[in-house]
Amino acid sequence: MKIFTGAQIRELDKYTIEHEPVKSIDLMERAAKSITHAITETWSNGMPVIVFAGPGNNGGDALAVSRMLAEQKYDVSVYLFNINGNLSEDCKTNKQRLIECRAVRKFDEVVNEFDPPKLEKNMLVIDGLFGSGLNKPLAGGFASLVKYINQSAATVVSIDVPSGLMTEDNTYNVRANIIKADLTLTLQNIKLSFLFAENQQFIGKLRMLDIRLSKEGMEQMTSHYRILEENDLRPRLLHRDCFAHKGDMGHALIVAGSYGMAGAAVLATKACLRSGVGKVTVCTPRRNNDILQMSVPEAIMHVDKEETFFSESVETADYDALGIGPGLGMQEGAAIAFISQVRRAQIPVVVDADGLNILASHRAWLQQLPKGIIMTPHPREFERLSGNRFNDSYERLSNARDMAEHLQAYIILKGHNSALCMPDGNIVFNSTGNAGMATAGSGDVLTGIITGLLARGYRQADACMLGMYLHGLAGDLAAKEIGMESMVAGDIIRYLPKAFRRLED
Ligand SMILES: NC(=O)C1=CN([C@@H]2O[C@H](COP(=O)(O)OP(=O)(O)OC[C@H]3O[C@@H](n4cnc5c(N)ncnc54)[C@H](O)[C@@H]3O)[C@@H](O)[C@H]2O)[C@@H](O)CC1
Ligand SMILES: [K+]
Repeated sequence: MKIFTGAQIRELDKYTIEHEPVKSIDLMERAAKSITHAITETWSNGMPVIVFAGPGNNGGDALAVSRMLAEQKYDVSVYLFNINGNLSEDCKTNKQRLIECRAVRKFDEVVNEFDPPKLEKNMLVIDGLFGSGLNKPLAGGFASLVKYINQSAATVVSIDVPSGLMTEDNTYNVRANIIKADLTLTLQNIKLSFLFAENQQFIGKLRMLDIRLSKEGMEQMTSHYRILEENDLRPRLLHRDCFAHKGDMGHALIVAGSYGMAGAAVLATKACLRSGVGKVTVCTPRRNNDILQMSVPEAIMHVDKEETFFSESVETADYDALGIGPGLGMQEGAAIAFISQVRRAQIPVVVDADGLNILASHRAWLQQLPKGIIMTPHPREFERLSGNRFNDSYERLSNARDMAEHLQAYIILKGHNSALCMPDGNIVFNSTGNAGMATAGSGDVLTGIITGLLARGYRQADACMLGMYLHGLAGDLAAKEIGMESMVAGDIIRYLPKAFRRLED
């Protein structure tokens, strides 16, 4: 599914109006009907409704919803904010329709003075102040109103966007002046800012309402942002022919572990083996040999000459992909072996964990990375890697997109909705995964999966998309059966086969 910016949504709106064709006011009526339906489905008409409508089309939606609710015998009071005497055309029409229907208990057009109504626990507030047309942070009277609503115990439903929240960039927004909704009913498509963890407090529960904007228009419009869906991945799956031999299924090399960190190597290797690859060799310091041999008997060992850290890069001619970094440690010897390994690899490479930390402390090496390299940092690892501190997820994501373009790399920013930044500037968000996966070793598992997929023959972009999707899906399947609270990284590996099956079926 594509994600459109506020400006693109306005264009799509126009395209739909011209091509369907449908009058703009009728499109608003359509949107209002589905918003009303979502509300009446959830709350009965015993609940008093207070509507706050702004001067644009978000306010127009709110006025139309007020009329529809009042006609269904809801007790509705409406406040329309027309401070500048400048309502949008459709907002004006809906104001007139609302007055004519005479069904609302109270209609107050606020031009100057505003005496806010009492908001109580059993009330439903409909926030139709601003939507995708917001062009600066809320201030003055609107900011006070937002704070007043947020402090109340009433249930809040936002139309399209919680008022005050920008659809993309909120880096310099004033967070105290954004509505904290219990439910956001967003029109047609999810907005970029809804994908960021720090904005979840504003959105509450999210529902997307299909208002039938032109499908053709959406297909034609290019977008740099996309959310991964199962249907995007199914056609990309490689199938196994019945004469397959382990030698045809790829050979992955995992370079991981230092003394005390054998577990990271175990997890990455096990996950790699579970990702369809024919063979996995793990290169680890001598002291980890017995642990690896016993915990992952399917893997081939390549034991480093050092007891406690990785010290010597491996010839990669016999391998199809390299995953390097989990539990590698940060000794200077390991750092030098790491960069030598990455530089001499003539195969696709995934770098994670200490591999990223090594790069962060030798930032000049970033320029020596091979094109097409895959890096999988979590937010703090990315901060260290980029040498920046970020105010929010949008700033971090923009920086990761720039770095991916500059280095011609694939960067997976891990987290709630992991984001894959590609060398062409496009970004794909993952749609699977859950909070139970925020546990030690979960990243090592992802590294193993992507390395396995690369060795199996997937191109970088496909391996990244499929890898993050399967990783999240395995976590979701695990959470369904064993819950999130006590989930560990090994559980993600245990559910990988079911995740593969789910995609293949
Ligand atoms: N394509 C769609 O998705 C559809 C969208 N509709 C609605 O239309 C909305 C967008 O409407 P608009 O483009 O009119 O935009 P909004 O209604 O979000 O706001 C625009 C108005 O707010 C003012 N404004 C912007 N920032 C402000 C600020 N910081 N302080 C004070 N005033 C500010 C503008 O000057 C303008 O008057 C959507 O959010 C949605 O609710 C629906 O009506 C139907 C179809
Ligand atoms: K709103």
